[in-house]
Amino acid sequence: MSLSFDSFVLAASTATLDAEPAARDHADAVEFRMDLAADPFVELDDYDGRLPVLATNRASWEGGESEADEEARLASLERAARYDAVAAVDVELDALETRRGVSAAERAREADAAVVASVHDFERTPATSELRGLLHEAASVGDVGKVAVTTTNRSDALRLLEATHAATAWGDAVATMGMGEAGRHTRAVAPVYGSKIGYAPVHEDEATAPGQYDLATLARLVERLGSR
Ligand SMILES: O=C1C[C@@](O)(C(=O)O)C[C@@H](O)[C@@H]1O
Repeated sequence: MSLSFDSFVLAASTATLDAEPAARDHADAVEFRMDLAADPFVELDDYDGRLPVLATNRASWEGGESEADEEARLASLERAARYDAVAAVDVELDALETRRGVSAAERAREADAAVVASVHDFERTPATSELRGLLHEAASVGDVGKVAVTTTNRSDALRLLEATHAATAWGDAVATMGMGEAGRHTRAVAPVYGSKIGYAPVHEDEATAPGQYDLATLARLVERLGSR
C-alpha cells in the first residue's frame, strides 16, 4: 500500500491494529505505535485492514516507550517497512543524524516506505527561528518533516502556525501540531497552513499525545476548514 503526502493525511494513532476497522470511515492511514504494542510483528503478520500503515517505534528518549537499544529499535522499523501494508515509517530527526538512522531510512525507502522525519518537544514551543530551522532540517531528510511541540499559550500556537505557513510557502512538506490544551486547535488549523499529517486516536481516552481530538472530531474539523 502507498501513502502520498501531497495532500493532507489523517492518521488514526493506535497501539493496536485492531483499531483499523473503527478508523476506516474517517482516517487515511493508521499510525501504528509499535512501541505501545505488546507484539507488533504478530499484529503486522495478521493485518488485513484497508488503511495503509504508518509505523512508529518511538524511542524513550523522544517521549515514547521503546526501551530497545537503537540497533534493535531501528531494525524493527526496517522490518516493519518490508510489510506491504506499511506505507511509511517515522524516524526521529535525532536518529537521522546518526549513521544507523540514515541506513534505516534508506532501507525503508528501498522497501517503498516513505519516511516521516520527526521532532518532539515535550516542554515548549521553540523560538520562531529555531522552529523554522527544525522544520526545514526535518523536511530535507524526510518525505515529510514533522514537528510536534508543547504549546502553553496562544502565542506558541501562532508561532507554530506561522512557521508551518512559511515552511510550506518555501516548498517544504511539513506536519505540525501543538501538544497540550492551549494549542489543541492547531491540530485542526495547521492543515490550513499546509500541515500534511494529523494524528488522532479513535477514542479520546486512547490519545497518544496531549490534547489530541478523537478521530471523528478531527476529521470533521479538518473537513469543515477545507483541508480535506
Ligand atoms: O509524533 C506524533 C504526533 C503526536 O505526538 C501528536 O502530538 O499527535 C502523536 C504521536 O503518536 C505521533 O507519533
